[in-house]
Amino acid sequence: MRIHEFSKKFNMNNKKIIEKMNELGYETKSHMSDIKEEAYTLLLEALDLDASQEDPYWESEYEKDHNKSKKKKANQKKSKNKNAEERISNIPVTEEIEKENVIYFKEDLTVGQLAEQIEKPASDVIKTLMQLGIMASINHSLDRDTVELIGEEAGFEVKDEVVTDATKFEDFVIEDSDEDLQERPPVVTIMGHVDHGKTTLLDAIRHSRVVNSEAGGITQHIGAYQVEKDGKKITFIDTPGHAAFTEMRARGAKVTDLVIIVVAADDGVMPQTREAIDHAKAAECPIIVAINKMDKPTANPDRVMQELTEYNLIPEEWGGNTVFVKVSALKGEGIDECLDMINLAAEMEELKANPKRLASGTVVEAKLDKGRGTVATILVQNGTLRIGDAIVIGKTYGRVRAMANDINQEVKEAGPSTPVEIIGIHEVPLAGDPFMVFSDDKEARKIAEARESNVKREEQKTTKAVSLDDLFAQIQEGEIKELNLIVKADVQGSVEALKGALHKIDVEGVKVNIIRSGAGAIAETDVSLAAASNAIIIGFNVRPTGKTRELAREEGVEIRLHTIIYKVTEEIESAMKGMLDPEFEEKVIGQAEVRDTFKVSRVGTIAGCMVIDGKIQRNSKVRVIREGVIVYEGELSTLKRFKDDAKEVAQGYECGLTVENYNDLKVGDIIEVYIMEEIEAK
Ligand SMILES: Nc1nc2c(ncn2[C@@H]2O[C@H](COP(=O)(O)OP(=O)(O)OP(=O)(O)O)[C@@H](O)[C@H]2O)c(=O)[nH]1
Repeated sequence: MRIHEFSKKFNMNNKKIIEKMNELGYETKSHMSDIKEEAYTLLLEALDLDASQEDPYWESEYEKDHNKSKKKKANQKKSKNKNAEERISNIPVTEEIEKENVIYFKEDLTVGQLAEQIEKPASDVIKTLMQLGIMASINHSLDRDTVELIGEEAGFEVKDEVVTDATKFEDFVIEDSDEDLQERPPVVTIMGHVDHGKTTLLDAIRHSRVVNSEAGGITQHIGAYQVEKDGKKITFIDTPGHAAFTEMRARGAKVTDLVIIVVAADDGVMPQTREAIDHAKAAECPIIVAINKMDKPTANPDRVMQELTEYNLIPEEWGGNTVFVKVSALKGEGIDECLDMINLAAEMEELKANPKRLASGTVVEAKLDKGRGTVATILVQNGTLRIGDAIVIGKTYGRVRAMANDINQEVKEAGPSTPVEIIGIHEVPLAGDPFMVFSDDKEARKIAEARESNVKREEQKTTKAVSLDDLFAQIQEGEIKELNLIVKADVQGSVEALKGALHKIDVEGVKVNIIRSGAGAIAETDVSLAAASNAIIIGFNVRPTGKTRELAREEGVEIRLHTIIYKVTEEIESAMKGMLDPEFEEKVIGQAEVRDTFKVSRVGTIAGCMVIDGKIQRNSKVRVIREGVIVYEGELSTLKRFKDDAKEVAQGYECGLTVENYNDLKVGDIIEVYIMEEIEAK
């Protein structure tokens, strides 16, 4: 019997059973694990159950205990957090609101305001002040020391008033008390390699069981949809592939709870499968693997499973804890099981939200519609969205005039994890923009305007990439606790050596996290993963292609290139410790492509080149790059235009060159020319 079956039988939670199994010494991690006969008996004993029991005594006792501590926690939280809606509607608001015995100090706190806080007449405070030798009127403002003296007298503690800026509602986390939290549907994204069947699977799922499809709705593409299985809803993001997923993450949005990686059984793990796995792992999303195209005679699911073990995605039957489902999206086979697995995985995640508060969430997609104005699909992540709500989305705002679900039915409200298409906002927001409902129009407008005016700052903040130069500052400010790195090298051996060396870096409070590694040139996909995960790319004996470099510049992704392992670790470690102080920086000044080669006995190999970028300059350093990999590094020996020596040759012109001590130049090689420039002391 599997754990989830056991939990169903005894009406228990999978997690508790797994915990108990672990206590009993079984290494069980997943609800899919088998409970062997001996373990079953031990488990019954440990849980004080007998096989015929349906509603076990242990469960209720456990729950009682559990609930007791939950309630206690909730009460503690309650006293700390003002009611969410109240807080949102009073902006700026004061954080901590334990009424008794705390004075909230702010600049310009007057005698009158202080008296109010300690619930005494102002005249009493004035009298106390006189005793302290301070003559003050009711409107007199007080400094912190004086307030502390009065606080001491009156038995009050002084704390600084914390003003929360609602324009930054991405950071505006309001904790819900446990008793308000209710289970919410999981939000699922499907990713995988081209043509492995993402779209077909999304369609198969949608057509198999659209919520209320019998009510006559016609499915429409709004960017997300919901289905129901065994009374439980599941929300799917309807843009297959990781482009949308990455874009949203790069904007700071966390929408997806679970990722399904689709792998075609007849094709196996392909480059985009690996990318999808990297993205899901970097986002810390649990993964379910759907082996698709099982109907094909050439289907070989074992091979897929074998290949995925390399990424630590190991099926239960092989002792791992990744859920695999075999499907044929085309024939609609295995879809039910796939949905069951999603529901089980979601149960493990204990996804909850508070439907009782004002809604907040993320834009999935948005467009300008000729007839209806701005139309946005938004995913409610917490709270309930209602028609008429005043809403701030990204930098724009509006009032929800109408809402429709994914089968084009008008709805009046939408709870957690529900995607809806709304109209009534002024401008078109971007996918990944956060939204939040406020208590009235005026306030929404005020906040949207404030957000608009600090748009630059906000944007810088959400897209702020990590750079080695300010890494230390970011560590110090507590902005970074993990340094995400992508490691690309010429051969797998170097990759492993680098990974080993980087993992050894030990700087207090910061963990090095390698989110992708591999042999080969630095590609655009590496840059987009880095942008989404705030990672730095390390290239070891490899280069980015021209386009990749451009993308990295646009995205603000830092690429560090090295040829010596200890230099890599030294650099990262120094940056983490705030000791990065390079005196020289390499500056690439141009690139030339080898179009022809000539062997001249006394000179060696002369390359006939076309300067394709920047300029080539005499006395500079060069790298010879072949298919993205550095094959040689050294000095430029001679540079000629026709027969004459040249000082420099600009882009678009031909030249002849030789590289010192290197005669193996080949047609198609890229000669990268760089100089070392002294960096101004900071
Ligand atoms: N035999 C078989 N073919 C399938 C199955 N699922 C998808 N296909 C076919 O595989 C091809 C690609 O399917 P898509 O769903 O478009 O794949 P995708 O992953 O969305 O592809 P991109 O959108 O290009 O990334 C189509 O011709 C589908 O009909 C399946 O279960 N069995």
